[in-house]
Amino acid sequence: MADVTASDSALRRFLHGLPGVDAVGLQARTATLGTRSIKTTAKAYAIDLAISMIDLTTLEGADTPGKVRALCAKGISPDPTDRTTPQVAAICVYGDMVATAKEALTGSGIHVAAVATAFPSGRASLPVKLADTRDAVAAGADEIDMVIDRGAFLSGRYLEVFEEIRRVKEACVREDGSGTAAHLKVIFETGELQTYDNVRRASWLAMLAGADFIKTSTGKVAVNATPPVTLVLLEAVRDFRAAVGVQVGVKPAGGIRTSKDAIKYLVMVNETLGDDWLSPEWFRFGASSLLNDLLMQRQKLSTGRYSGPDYVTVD
Ligand SMILES: O=C[C@H](O)COP(=O)(O)O
Repeated sequence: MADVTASDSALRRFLHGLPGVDAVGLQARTATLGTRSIKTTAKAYAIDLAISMIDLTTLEGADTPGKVRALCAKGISPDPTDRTTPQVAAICVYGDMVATAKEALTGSGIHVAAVATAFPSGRASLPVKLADTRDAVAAGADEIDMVIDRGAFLSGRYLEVFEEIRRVKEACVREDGSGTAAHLKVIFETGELQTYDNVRRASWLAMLAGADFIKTSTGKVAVNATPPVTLVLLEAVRDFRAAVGVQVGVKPAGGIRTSKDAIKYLVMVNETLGDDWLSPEWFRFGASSLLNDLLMQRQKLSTGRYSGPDYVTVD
């Protein structure tokens, strides 16, 4: 593929030359996928897979080290009465909580993800955003969830957004001489991008700039992850791999609360991308309370009855 990022105009031409999203077809496809019936064994498998794909999240101004430690304990052992329950993929926190989470997760293999770049608004200067990123990486973050500047994107300043992502990706490299880097997830805040075409453009823009994952939402606006928007992301990573040979992960986030919804998303991944993306390495759910419902459904499958929500709710 030619270098479409060489200039503002080349990038604009490329992004506006992407095929338009057929909104009606997109919504019809997600509605059909949502009606697939999942049998009991497949459901048990899907529930465990969904648990293993969760970025268990707390992003509140009132977060405390105690709350983050409790969340980490829950991520390591989601159901202490059933040791066969998988652990989650990552704990997602604000940057100042990274060290606390890192310590609480020692030896577990669970990653620490930190939101950065003036989350959730994305409104700060580039030096502040880079410092925010470096700070979280230095504290031990394995993954950085950056949010794009929607104002710049919606004004058509694509190269500026591209450069910002590229610079944040550079800031993900650890300065300890190891040469390793935190994985970069790029959040679009799709609820503010107005059209599916914009979501497709943002996806390609972020992938061209080096995103390891593309992510729908912060969880902080009125409209967060939806199946149609997530399908746009899934199609984008499929097409990007076909064109460029690089595989990028997908993370729907915000408002995903039920097992039923999580399973619909997994069906969508399976039918759009197949096995290659069906692992925590390539697909995540950003969610604060989904885990509780997955645990309740898991217990229902193994015991035939529901435990009360109090049994699983510690967050
Ligand atoms: O990235 C994750 C979201 O902030 C979590 O949103 P939620 O609280 O709606 O699950």
